Amino acid sequence: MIEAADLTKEYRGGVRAVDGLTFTAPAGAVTGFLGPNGAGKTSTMRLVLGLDRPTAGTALIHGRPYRTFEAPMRAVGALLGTESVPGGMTAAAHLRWLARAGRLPRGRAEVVLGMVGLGDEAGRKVKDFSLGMRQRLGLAAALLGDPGVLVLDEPVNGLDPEGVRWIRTLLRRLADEGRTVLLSSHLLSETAATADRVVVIGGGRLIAEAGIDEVVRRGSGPVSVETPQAGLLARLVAEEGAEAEPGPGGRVSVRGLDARRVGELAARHGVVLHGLGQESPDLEEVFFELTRDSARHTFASAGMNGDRR
Ligand SMILES: Nc1ncnc2c1ncn2[C@@H]1O[C@H](COP(=O)(O)OP(=O)(O)OP(=O)(O)O)[C@@H](O)[C@H]1O
Repeated sequence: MIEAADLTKEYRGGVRAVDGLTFTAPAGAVTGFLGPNGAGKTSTMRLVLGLDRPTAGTALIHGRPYRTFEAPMRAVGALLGTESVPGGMTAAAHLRWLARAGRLPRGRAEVVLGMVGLGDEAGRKVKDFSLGMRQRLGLAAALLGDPGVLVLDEPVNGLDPEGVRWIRTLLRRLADEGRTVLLSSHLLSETAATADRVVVIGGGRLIAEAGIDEVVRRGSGPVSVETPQAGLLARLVAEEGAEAEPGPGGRVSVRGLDARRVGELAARHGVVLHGLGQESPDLEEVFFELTRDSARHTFASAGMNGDRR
């Protein structure tokens, strides 16, 4: 389990990247960690991993700060970017080197290469790897110590559709085994397919912490209607104070009334319906709505403080 309590990070120059943030990533679940660019996701993950010290508050893993673990690689696996892998090394040599540094059994390198689908590339130099292969290698490094907690910053970056499906299945399995998975992303649609719950932040602050179903429900999509009397239906919908947007082929998209009320309204006025259904929500729209105000704030303060890092 990961627990952040009143976690705050103010960088030199006064940027408050994380601002009194409290959330939990429980064991046995994939927790999506979401926020627009600059929301403070990476900063939070760095605090959880003991790479930076918080200005205030705490970030605990299994009730302890990361720095107090004697064998941290066995407790926590992290993927924070792939730049640090030396290109001249082979994938296997890199992982063996990491295993030695973490006092892990040498054979783990081959095991994790197999787990991430790089078994056949073990002898290839990392500089010849594609971005997607580097992501897989980074994940292999995170899994090296067979840790109970995984902290992954945008692990889907650079993966092709097959890779995206693969990582979803892998993360699901790891969570089902009882591990804690914290997974950052700036796309709700991408996270919804993998995560059980989400922690949404903006401007360093908590915006929402909820089950993914709850977040998705908040953004129920429009009702799609097919009728030969589109004009009449649109007028009736408008009279109810809702919005109707006519489309091609007698289709009307209705916002502000659910499918049942649209059906009843049509029946009351003898409007013939050829189709009626609730469209699935546009998750990025939900995300945008949730984070809109904080994004404005973040962009304003980023502008005042110049370049990042
Ligand atoms: N080392 C640093 N020094 C000063 N400011 C920093 C530093 N690292 C990050 N920031 C600032 O802190 C804020 C949060 O950045 P952070 O990288 O944590 O956000 P993020 O949610 O991970 O964004 P992205 O999705 O773009 O990676 C930004 O305003 C950024 O410019």
